[in-house]
This record gives sequence, structure tokens and C-alpha cells, in this order.
Amino acid sequence: MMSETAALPILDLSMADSLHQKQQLLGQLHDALFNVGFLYIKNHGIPQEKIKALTSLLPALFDQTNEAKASLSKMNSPHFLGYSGFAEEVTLGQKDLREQFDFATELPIVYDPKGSTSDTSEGKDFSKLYYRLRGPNQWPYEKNVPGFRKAFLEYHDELQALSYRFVHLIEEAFDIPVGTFDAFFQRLTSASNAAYKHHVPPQHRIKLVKYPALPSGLARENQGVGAHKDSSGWLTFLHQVGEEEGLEVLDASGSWIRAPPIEGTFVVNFGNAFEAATEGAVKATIHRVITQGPRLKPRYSIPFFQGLPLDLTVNEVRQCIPDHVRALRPVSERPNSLVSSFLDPRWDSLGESQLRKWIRSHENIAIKWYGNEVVSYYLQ
Ligand SMILES: O=C(O)CCC(=O)C(=O)O
Ligand SMILES: [Fe+2]
Repeated sequence: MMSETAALPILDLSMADSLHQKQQLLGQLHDALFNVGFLYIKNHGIPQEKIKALTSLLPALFDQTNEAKASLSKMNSPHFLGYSGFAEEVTLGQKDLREQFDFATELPIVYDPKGSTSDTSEGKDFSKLYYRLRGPNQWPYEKNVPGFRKAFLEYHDELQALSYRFVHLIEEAFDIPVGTFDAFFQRLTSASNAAYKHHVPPQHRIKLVKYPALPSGLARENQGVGAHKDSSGWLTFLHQVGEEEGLEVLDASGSWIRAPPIEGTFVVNFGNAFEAATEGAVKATIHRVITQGPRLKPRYSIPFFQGLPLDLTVNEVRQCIPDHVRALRPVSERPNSLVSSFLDPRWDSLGESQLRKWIRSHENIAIKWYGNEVVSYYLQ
């Protein structure tokens, strides 16, 4: 059932600049965190030119020849970075009618596929399998999509900064010291906890997604991406490019609410790890994309998944979240509705739950890079 009346909150981040308005903003954020789990932000401070510089290249990125796109296939990447063709991915047993490029914070290779570890510069033991998830992007040839790499890197840096700023507002809305979570992101400020210094820095992931135009004859609803919770990070910042609709959010009463593109905004939602850390007080809200014809133009979107260190454990995260935050979980909440792979005692760290997720969604790539034994272990 579709609810037409419910609207998602739109928070004006410029209110953070005025002492008086900031309290109001934090009140709205508190409500959005604990009662809605999905929101828009506006006046976020990212220059429109920086956003446009990337979005204007999306048609050229996807219009590369099939051969050029295939040469960037995710199959080449133990980090599951690269291109997935139309309807190659499956959610809820059904094909997602979209194609996408997965990019991430650009990193050097931190492991040697032959088994030994190639980079211990961060003083870490990279023998843990999940460190193989970290690694470099597959960039299109500059001549195919001129300016792409620069535009992407600038967009990445802007989104990273926004995401860190937003986490500070969440800390204020939680009434915990600003900077409490900084150490997760290797931002060691005075308020952050030195005990977390040993973590490797996170790698944020950014997907560039295209849902195709649908010919006018095809008016029935199709699955752009099936109903899911985000599992790749702490927070998600989604840019819906253009005016094409499709995103829907499941509200507490079980109705799907439309989340149309709103000029100048990002949609913000919370990942599984955030839900697990707060023991369900803040929900990783379920959402999907319906791709409904007739639609003359394709729909593009760019989700930014704020990464966390792969060696972070759920217990370490929980220690940063005070009881008064967890206590805001609705009393009616059934305990088994909180099960997430990050809470499963078999997977001690975020890296393991991430590896499991990638193996389950891309079995063929996983077999190539991790082997049958590892794949069978994580599929059980
Ligand atoms: O395309 C969208 O608007 C949302 C995509 C999404 O939810 C995802 O990729 O996790
Ligand atoms: Fe999502």
C-alpha cells in the first residue's frame, strides 16, 4: 500500500550555523533518527558545480561501448569494485533492473593475491581475508570519459567531509561528546577515543547507478532494486540525479512512502551497523527502487556509503553508544527483528560481515578471488 500523505523530514543543515536554530535542528534530527530513520538534508554546503561535474558525466560513463564496460567488470576485482551489467544483480531472488559502477575511496593494493601480504605499512597483519576487500578502483580510460577521475575524486572528498560533519550532528543529537565516532574514521581529535587508534582507515563506497528508460508500452512496476537495508556502511548519503522518481521507503506501519528527488538535497539513511550498534533504536530503514514505465529518460542515482574500519567489532562500536540512546528503542520491538549479520557472534568484525555480504551477492567473483572453501563457509 502506498501512503501519499506521509512526508519524510527535510533538515536544513545551515541551521547548524546559528546557536538558536541549531537546537531546533538537533530536535528535528533526534526525531528523524529515532522515529523515521530516513531524511533529506538541504543547504549541506557542497557546491552544486562539484555535484554537476560528476553527474554530467554519467551518460558518457554508461554510454561507453559494451567492450569498454566489460573491461572494467567487477569480476577483475577482489574488492568487488567495478562494473556490473544490466540485471546482473539479484535482490530477494529477483533481478535488479539497473546497471552500476562500484567505486570507493582510492587505495593502494594492500594484499598480494599469491597469499603473502604486500603492504604492512599500517603495521597491520593483513592475513585476515577481509582485508582483501580493500583496494583500488577500476577507472575508465580518460579518453572514454574525460574528466571522470578528477570529478569523482572531488565528489568523494566533498561527501566524505559532509558525512563526517553530519556524524558530529548525530553525536550532538545523541547527547554524547562531539568527536566520539571520529576514531572510526581515523580522525583523531581530542574527544575521540585513543583506544580505537589501531584501526585501519575506512574505505567509503560510491555507486553510480543507472535505471534505464522504459518504453511507453511497459507500464507495469518493475524492481529497480529490491527492498533492502543498506549494509555497506555507517550512514548512506544518496544523490538522486534529475527528476525521475522511483525510490520508496517502508514506514513503521508497513506502507511504502515515495521519496522523490528534491533539488539541492541528499537523502540520508542508516546502515545495518548503525542499527546493530544502537540495538535498533535507530533503524536501518528498508527501501527499494521501483522502475515504472513509461519513462522516457533513464534515472541515475549516486549512493555514498560511509565506510567503517573492517576490523571494528560490534562491541567496540557499542561501547561508544550510551544506554540512554539504546533505551529509545520502542518497547514493542521484537528482539528477533534486530538480527543482522553484524550482530551474529560468528562474524566478529564488520570486515567479516562485509565479506559475507559480498560473497553472497557475487558468488562467481568470490569463487575466483577467495576460493570455493571460503565461499562455502560464508554461504552456510
Ligand atoms: O537508486 C536509489 O535511489 C537507491 C539505491 C539504493 O538504495 C542502494 O543502492 O542501496
Ligand atoms: Fe539502499
